[in-house]
Amino acid sequence: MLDDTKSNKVLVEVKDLKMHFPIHAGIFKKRVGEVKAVDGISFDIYEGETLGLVGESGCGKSTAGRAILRLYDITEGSVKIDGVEIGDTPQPNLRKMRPTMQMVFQDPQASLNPRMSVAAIIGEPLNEHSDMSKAEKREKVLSLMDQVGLNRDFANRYPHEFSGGQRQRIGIARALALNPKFIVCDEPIAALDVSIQAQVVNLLEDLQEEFGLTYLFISHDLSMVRHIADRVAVMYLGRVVELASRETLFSDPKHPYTQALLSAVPEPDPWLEEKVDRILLEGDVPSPSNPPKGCNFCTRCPQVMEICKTEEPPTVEIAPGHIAACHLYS
Ligand SMILES: Nc1ncnc2c1ncn2[C@@H]1O[C@H](COP(=O)(O)OP(=O)(O)OP(=O)(O)O)[C@@H](O)[C@H]1O
Repeated sequence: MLDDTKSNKVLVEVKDLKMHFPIHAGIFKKRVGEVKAVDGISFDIYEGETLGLVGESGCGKSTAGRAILRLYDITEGSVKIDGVEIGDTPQPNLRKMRPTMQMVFQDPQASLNPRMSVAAIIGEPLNEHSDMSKAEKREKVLSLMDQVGLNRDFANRYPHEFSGGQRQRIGIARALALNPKFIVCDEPIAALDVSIQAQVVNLLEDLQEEFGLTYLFISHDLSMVRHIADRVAVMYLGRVVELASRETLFSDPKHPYTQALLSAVPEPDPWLEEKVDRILLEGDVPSPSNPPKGCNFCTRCPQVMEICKTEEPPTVEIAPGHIAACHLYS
C-alpha cells in the first residue's frame, strides 16, 4: 500500500472515533443538542508516513487531530498508538504516553507563551517528562534549535523577536523535545507567508526522514498536501468520505465530494485553467449539530440518489487501499 521506503507497521489506529460537543442553552444551561464535529472516523497511520487530512473549514479536521492526541475526552471510539489503547485512558494516566505524541499548531504566535524565552519554551516539556540536569536540558534545547535551523545565540530571546517562520520552528523544536513518534501538524503553514511556507514544509520533511516521524498533516491546502502526504483522507461534515494514496486520490478521485474539492484547486497555467472542468457545489455545508439523514453530503451532491437521503453509505474498499463512503460504490 505504501512505497518501499515506508514501513507497513501501523503506528496509529483510529476506529469509529466520535467527538461530539454538547450545546447548552437557557439560564439553567440545559443541554439542548450537540455538535457532531467528528462523527465516526476510522483510519490507520503507518509508521514513518504522512497522512494528509483535508476538507473545508469546519469539517472537523482539527477536532479529529486533537481527539486522536486525547486533548479531549472523546465521545466514543478507539485510538491506539503503537498498540496501546488511549481512547478510554483517564487523562492523568495519559502522562506516560504524552511524549510519544505531539502537536504542531497553526498559529505559532498564539501557541507560544510571550513571557517565556525561546529556551524556556522549547525546554518546557523536558521539565515535566525528563529527569535531565539543568545543564543537560540546556544542551538538549540548543541541539533542538540547531535541528530546526534556529540560531542558538537567540536562545534567550522572546517569541515576538522572531519572524512567523522562525516562531513555527520554535513550535516544531518544542514538539520534538521528547523524541515523539507521532506528530499532528494542524495547518502548520497556514499562518505563514507563502514565501516561507515551503521552508517549513521542507524542514518537516527533513525531520521526518531523520527521526522516522509519523505525521497526521491537517490542511485545507490541497497543493501542499499533494506535495507532502503519502496518503490522503478527505473529511466532510465529521466523516471521512474517501481515503487513498496521494497518486490515486489526485488522479482518480471517486467520491463526488472529493471530485468537487479537487476541481476547485486553482490551475496556475492560464491555458490549462480555461480547460479545467469545475464542479460547483450548490448550497452551504449543513450544520454539524443537525446533519442530514443518510449520507452527510446528500444535500449538495451532484449525483444524489434516493437511497442517499435515507441510508448512511457504508465505507467500502473500491480498490486495494482506496476506500470511499458513497452509495455509488456500495
Ligand atoms: N470546543 C468546541 N465546542 C463546540 N464546538 C466546537 C468546538 N471545537 C470545534 N467545534 C465545532 O466543531 C466543528 C468542527 O470544527 P473544527 O475546528 O474541527 O473544523 P476544521 O475542519 O478544523 O476547520 P478549520 O479549518 O476552520 O479549523 C465546527 O462546527 C466547530 O464550530
